[in-house]
Amino acid sequence: MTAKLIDGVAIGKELRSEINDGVRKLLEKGCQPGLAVILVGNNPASHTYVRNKEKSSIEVGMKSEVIRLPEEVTEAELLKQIESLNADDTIHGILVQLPLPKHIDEDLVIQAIDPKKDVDGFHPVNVGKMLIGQQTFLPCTPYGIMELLDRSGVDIAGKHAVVIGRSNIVGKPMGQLLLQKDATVTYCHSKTKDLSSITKQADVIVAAIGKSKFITDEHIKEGAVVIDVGMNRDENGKLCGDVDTEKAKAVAAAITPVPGGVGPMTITMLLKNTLRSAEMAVTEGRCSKKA
Ligand SMILES: Nc1nc(=O)c2c([nH]1)NC[C@@H]1CN(c3ccc(C(=O)N[C@@H](CCC(=O)O)C(=O)O)cc3)C=[N+]21
Repeated sequence: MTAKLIDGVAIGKELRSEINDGVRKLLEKGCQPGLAVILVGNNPASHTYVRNKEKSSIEVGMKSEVIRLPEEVTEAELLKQIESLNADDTIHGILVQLPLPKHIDEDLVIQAIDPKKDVDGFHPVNVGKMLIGQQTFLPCTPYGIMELLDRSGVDIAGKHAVVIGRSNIVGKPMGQLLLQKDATVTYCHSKTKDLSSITKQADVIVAAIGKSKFITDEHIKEGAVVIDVGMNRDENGKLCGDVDTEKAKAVAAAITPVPGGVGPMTITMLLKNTLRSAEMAVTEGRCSKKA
């Protein structure tokens, strides 16, 4: 078998064109969706991601505001920035790029964001809503993966999905979203014993481990769907995932590449959440006329 590649660039593009339609409808009502991104410090990878977010939001017709703060910014100053964005009627989505410098309490910062503008879906109120299946902002990476599966015709109901990784932003919510679509979900993590004996039972594998090319053909059942959330550099400095794609291709039915798989969907779902936030603001009469 040679696996079909699930094209996150193409699916993301299709979705962003739908988002652009939504933005145009709001513009006719006098509201331009606005996304604010706060970037603290000089992490070069973060700068690249933030530039991509800025570019994509402008492409779909949104207002983009990037606030760059120095590494030494105090927690109090950062919280003040968030307060002012919470009160700003031209801003519908607020994202604070993680990780933050060590002297800043990430939990405190996330909790300072108005849940109605938390387009990352990281606020505890939104995490709780997600867990009980209420309408809310879903975290962008797992949300994007659900869209990828759906738009590639992968049916989840009754399937065994194995999620490797248990972070608050990817692994944990990923398992919940799969469960809501009636998958049988197993979580694996760094303390899991005999990983491959579990992953070999999976119809769908989501790898969010953070180790280059960790998952190989040895971990994969013939015909499984493999989703690679990894963003690593290999020994030559080249971007690579958590899955050894070349080896995995020989057994999997479908696989997401890195780059060009999950990453572009993450940004797309951020825009989708921002659009929805602006739509709710219009309904509630909270959107300022566009400048
Ligand atoms: N509050 C917050 N929200 C985030 O969503 C968030 C964050 N902090 N911190 C960092 C991670 C990482 N992240 C990525 C998004 C897109 C790509 C992406 O588009 N990747 C391209 C490749 C990009 C390249 O070439 O470097 C791809 O996979 O094709 C990657 C990584 C969002 N994050």
